[in-house]
Amino acid sequence: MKIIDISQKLHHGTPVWPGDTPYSFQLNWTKEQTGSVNVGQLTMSTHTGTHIDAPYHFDHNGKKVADLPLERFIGPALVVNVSGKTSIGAEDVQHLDLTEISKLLLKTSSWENKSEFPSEITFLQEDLAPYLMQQGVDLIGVDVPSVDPIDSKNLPAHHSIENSHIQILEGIVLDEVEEGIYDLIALPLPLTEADGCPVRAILIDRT
Ligand SMILES: Nc1ccccc1C(=O)C[C@H](N)C(=O)O
Ligand SMILES: [Zn+2]
Ligand SMILES: [Zn+2]
Repeated sequence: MKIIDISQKLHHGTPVWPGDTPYSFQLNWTKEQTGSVNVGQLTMSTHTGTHIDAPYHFDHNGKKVADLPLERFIGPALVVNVSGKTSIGAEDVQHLDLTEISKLLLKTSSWENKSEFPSEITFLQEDLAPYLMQQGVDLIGVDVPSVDPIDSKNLPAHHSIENSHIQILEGIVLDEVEEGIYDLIALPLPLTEADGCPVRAILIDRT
């Protein structure tokens, strides 16, 4: 079985949303201190690196991470190259055969330098999610930190995706991934209060 890791590595310096809590790992106890083990402590924004958004992120009444059905995070995925576009709407994916596909992963290639937070990204249009819902898609993945423009406040794409009962997966790494069908696994931790959660996102190559 060939596994392709499409997760960003987490390290001090992993870029986060401007002003948001940076990623940090530190040893809380050392083996010398405990006499037996090293024990670490993690601090980070829930939107660090490759992560999922729970509807609570942008909707006070929305579901939190632990409430999301796990079926959303596992299943047949199509990786499609949509690079070179300012935004992606229904017309950009109309030619795709989505039978047997439940996850659509968009390779926008609009975040080039992954060591810095991007100032401009390819974003999703409001008509994309309703169309994909009709086609049976239940997760949209993007290789950028947001499905809306970075400076958006009303987040039309986030809301249209939630209204279409589709899961948002952000910050996947598709640079080395060929277009085609894979099986995606991108499970969040069962965080009961959280608005988002980093995930280990992998593609299983069927060939
Ligand atoms: N972490 C933030 C801090 C401040 C303002 C926005 C964000 C976001 O995360 C928004 C983005 N749409 C996201 O879901 O990743
Ligand atoms: Zn997010
Ligand atoms: Zn988001």
